[in-house]
Amino acid sequence: MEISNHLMFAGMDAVELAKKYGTPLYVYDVNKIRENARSFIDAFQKWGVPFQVAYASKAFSSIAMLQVARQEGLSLDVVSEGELYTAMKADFPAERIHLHGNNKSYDELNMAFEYQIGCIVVDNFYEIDMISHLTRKHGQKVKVLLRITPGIEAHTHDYILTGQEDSKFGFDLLSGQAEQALRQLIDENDIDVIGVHSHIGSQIFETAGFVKAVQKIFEELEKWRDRYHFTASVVNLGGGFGIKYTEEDDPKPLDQYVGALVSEVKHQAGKRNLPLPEIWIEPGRSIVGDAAISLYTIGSTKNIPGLRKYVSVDGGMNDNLRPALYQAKYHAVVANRMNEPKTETVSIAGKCCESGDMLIWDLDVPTVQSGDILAVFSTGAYGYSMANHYNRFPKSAVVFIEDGKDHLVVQRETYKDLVKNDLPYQIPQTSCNVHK
Ligand SMILES: Cc1ncc(COP(=O)(O)O)c(C=O)c1O
Ligand SMILES: N[C@@H](CCCC[NH3+])C(=O)O
Repeated sequence: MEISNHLMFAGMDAVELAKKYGTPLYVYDVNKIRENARSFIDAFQKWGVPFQVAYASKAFSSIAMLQVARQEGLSLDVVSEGELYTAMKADFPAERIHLHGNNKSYDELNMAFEYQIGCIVVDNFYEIDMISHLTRKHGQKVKVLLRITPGIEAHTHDYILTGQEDSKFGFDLLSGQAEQALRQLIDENDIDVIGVHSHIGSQIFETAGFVKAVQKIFEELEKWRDRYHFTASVVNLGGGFGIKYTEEDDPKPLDQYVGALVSEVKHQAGKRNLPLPEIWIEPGRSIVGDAAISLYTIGSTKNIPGLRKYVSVDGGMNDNLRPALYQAKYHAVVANRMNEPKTETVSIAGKCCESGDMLIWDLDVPTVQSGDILAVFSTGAYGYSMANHYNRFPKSAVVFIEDGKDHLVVQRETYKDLVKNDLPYQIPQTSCNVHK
């Protein structure tokens, strides 16, 4: 029997998928998305505590993705009108949507009122005034969570840290701004502060930072009960659970993050004689990150003897910004040479006009040729969602695979799409004849 030299992904031949849909291409294993979602939900159910798992749609938002999230019983975290609009297009139940953002506009908040979404995560004083105005305008009560920055520095890249005192997100505990915001909110008749929110950062492996955040939150909740008779019926602990990109990464199984959070919440609530709140989390990366690969076609190579061999692919920082932005590391294989010995170490370059557009440094591969297919693993989170049009490359297509069938769920952009908002310039008469 011939042994295939091709990468199989979600039971399908990756090289055939590249041929069928073209490259660059994101391919998602829908069963893996479901499995990740269920790991969180099952873990909470085992603990028997009230909970919500809200998928952070910033990690990857598309109508198809949100249909799967809905079907798996997830709630949804959105951070913009665009993400909210996508959710509504996917018929996501409004009451299970939570709106985030450190600079929500009046229009965004208004849209949240119009759709009557589940809750708004309040981030700053400017927003409180707008929400207050909107409750009167719509004659509508609104549920909010108070986003606090607990003063925790988790171990991750500086750009994806969010729980430290010096952060653009949320109300700081240390300076007393969080307490001031709470006082302001509970004075409003139509604003129902259902609880608090904290998100300490992203791609975090250790549970210690989350546990510390829970402790800080409950210290504060105890004070707020004594001072204002405030009870949090929800404590949202954000997302940020790390995943494996390369051999260097050692994330915990998802249920262990849940276990660490739930046991600390129970401990803190018991110790301080506070009622056990509903525990909400907002994972993005850990639901979709390891559920996708990106397929590229290899084009040019440049060998600098004794120094480095650059192998260029037909995508790059336009479809995966993470290496350029955070020096994020990825692993990849040559999808049509799976059984060939690795003979050389090369660096994978993107095709954007930037020296920093490198997808992977020093990857061991078989001898490659133009036309080979490179498969980069774990690109399901913050790949498509952070894709951009730099150098006017159209955005890639997205394919879902489930039960041995492939489904195109986001079409590849065309050149027409790229210029569809461009308008011709009516050159003023005064400028005519200048460069004839
Ligand atoms: C408020 C908030 N919630 C949830 C997430 C999702 O994080 P992750 O994708 O790391 O789970 C983020 C992103 O870091 C965030 O800022
Ligand atoms: N976009 C980031 C993390 C998300 C930050 C959201 N607060 C990444 O790719 O790792």
